[in-house]
Amino acid sequence: MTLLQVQGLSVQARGRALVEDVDLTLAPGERLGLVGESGSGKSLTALAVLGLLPPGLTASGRVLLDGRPVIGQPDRALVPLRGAVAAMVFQDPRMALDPLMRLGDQLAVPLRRRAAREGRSMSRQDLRAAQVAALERVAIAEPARILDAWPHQVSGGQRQRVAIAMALACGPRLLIADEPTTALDVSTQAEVMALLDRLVRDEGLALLFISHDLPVVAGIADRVTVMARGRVVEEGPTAQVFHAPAQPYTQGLIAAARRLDAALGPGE
Ligand SMILES: Nc1ncnc2c1ncn2[C@@H]1O[C@H](COP(=O)(O)OP(=O)(O)OP(=O)(O)O)[C@@H](O)[C@H]1O
Repeated sequence: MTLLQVQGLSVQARGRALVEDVDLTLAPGERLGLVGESGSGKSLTALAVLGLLPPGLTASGRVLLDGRPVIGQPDRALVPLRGAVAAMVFQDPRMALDPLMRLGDQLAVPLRRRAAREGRSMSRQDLRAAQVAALERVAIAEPARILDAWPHQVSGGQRQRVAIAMALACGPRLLIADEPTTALDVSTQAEVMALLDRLVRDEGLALLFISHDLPVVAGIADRVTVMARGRVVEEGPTAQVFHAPAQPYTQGLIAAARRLDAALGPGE
């Protein structure tokens, strides 16, 4: 069964089309890369999947998450899908983190919600053990210190790991990652990508990975959908799209990535 089915998705702002007629499908365990230059509609597509479009924007078409409709549904119908079926990691972990709450208290929210959903009671000790396990899962070295810290007291990479831990704590089957490493320095980027790759494999998650960074997408996605000016211009297996792009827009994106790579020269 398809975990995510998007058919004819359009997003409008006061009559202006920002996303037009997008189709996507994701089966359980599949990894899809969504690429395209800035402003091509990638983030709005992802937000529409979870019914999280900003005020003033409206979606039309069909989005089915685990067979259940998203578009046109009231928020209370979507709450059970968010986290439990699909969870999201954003470019800037500060989007997911409350600056005025200790990281441990924030992580407790999805852990408690999942326990309630599964009919498990959680003592203080159970919660502490679950918090530590959630941080160990994202390879955080000193879980006790991080749990007691405020978001501004940890590094950007650690914040993103906590945001990933919170997304996974809900027990989703689909992880949507929107430029999750763009705000990080290059070595932290590589660590977070390796972490995501391992987690998605170990947990058997489906992944919708959004990025304008083609080499990063090539490293993690099985299939790629290319967007330009709100529309899908090309899609296919990653190797095929990156090595033999059919559309001039994709050819241009790849040529630009190659030029950048050549200009940077061989890595250290
Ligand atoms: N709240 C909004 N109101 C009006 N227009 C918006 C809003 N959010 C985004 N847009 C516009 O919609 C288009 C698509 O934006 P979107 O954020 O989906 O692009 P993107 O491909 O994710 O780009 P980036 O990589 O820069 O995030 C852009 O032209 C953007 O300016």
